[in-house]
Amino acid sequence: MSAQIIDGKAISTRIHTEVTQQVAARKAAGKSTPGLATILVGDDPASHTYVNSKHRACEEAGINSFGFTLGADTSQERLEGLIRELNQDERVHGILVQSPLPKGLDEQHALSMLSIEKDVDGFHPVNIGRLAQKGPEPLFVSCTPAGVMVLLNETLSSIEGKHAVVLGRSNIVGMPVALLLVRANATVTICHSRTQDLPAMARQADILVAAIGRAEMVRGDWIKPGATVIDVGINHVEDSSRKKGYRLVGDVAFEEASEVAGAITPVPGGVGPMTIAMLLRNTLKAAEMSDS
Ligand SMILES: Nc1nc2c(c(=O)[nH]1)N[C@@H](CN(C=O)c1ccc(C(=O)N[C@@H](CCC(=O)O)C(=O)O)cc1)CN2
Repeated sequence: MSAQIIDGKAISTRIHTEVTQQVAARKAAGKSTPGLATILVGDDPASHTYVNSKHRACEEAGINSFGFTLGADTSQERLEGLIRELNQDERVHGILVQSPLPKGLDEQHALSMLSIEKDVDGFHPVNIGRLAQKGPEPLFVSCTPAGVMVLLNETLSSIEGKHAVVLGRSNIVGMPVALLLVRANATVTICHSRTQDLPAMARQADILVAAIGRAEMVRGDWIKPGATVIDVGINHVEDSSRKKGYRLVGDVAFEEASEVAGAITPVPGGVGPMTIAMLLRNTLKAAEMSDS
């Protein structure tokens, strides 16, 4: 193995510490305690785990958190009614709707009901739209894409002029990452399920971002020697030798890719931990914006 391992766990821990110090400083200055409201609908076990982790991280950082758990049969009206209430609640600076929502609920419509000043996940159509154009900046950038950019900036001396290939075009990751890379003056290619000869496209990348949701699809021979590889995938693969019965792997075949890449994120411990670190940072920013 020759690649530098990009340690998302260590970088996210540093960000947690920075946020914790800044929250303590604002409380000492008599300012409001940042508050995050989470909305979790349904029974998806992974979503419950992620939301619990968000509350734990808030507690450790001195941020108030308010959890709202709704049944899988919740109506669109009930969900949007709650969002309207939280938009008005002065204790709440940031609101997030855990994704995915159960089938039958219109996630995009629900997200469009969020106050953009409280959209700490950066999923409101206005915040996403602002990423795509010159003019007013987005108030918040979604957490995983923002985390990807932090990892790249920590690893590379410059992104400008590099050829970045993004595998995947989801609203949550692929599209916003591609837009952020364009803003950082990379030359960006977005690939998706209809792209022809994916390996050949990937091999052109100085920066390869894999966000396709297919376990270990990106092989070692897809990677340009020396490239920086950011693996956003979190896939559960059956493994009877583990206590849990599964192990986590990314979208990239890590061992093979490490032989070729210049730098690479592991799974777990790469992009994943950055998501919650960026959420804390966004929640603090939301509180700071409400000061003025
Ligand atoms: N409203 C949102 N929904 C979802 C988001 C989001 O940012 N906002 N992202 C994902 C899930 N997610 C947070 O919500 C998340 C995913 C992964 C991790 C993480 O730390 N992963 C670890 C492994 C954890 C494990 O052992 O299972 C890692 O990769 O090292 C944190 C948060 C979808 N929904």
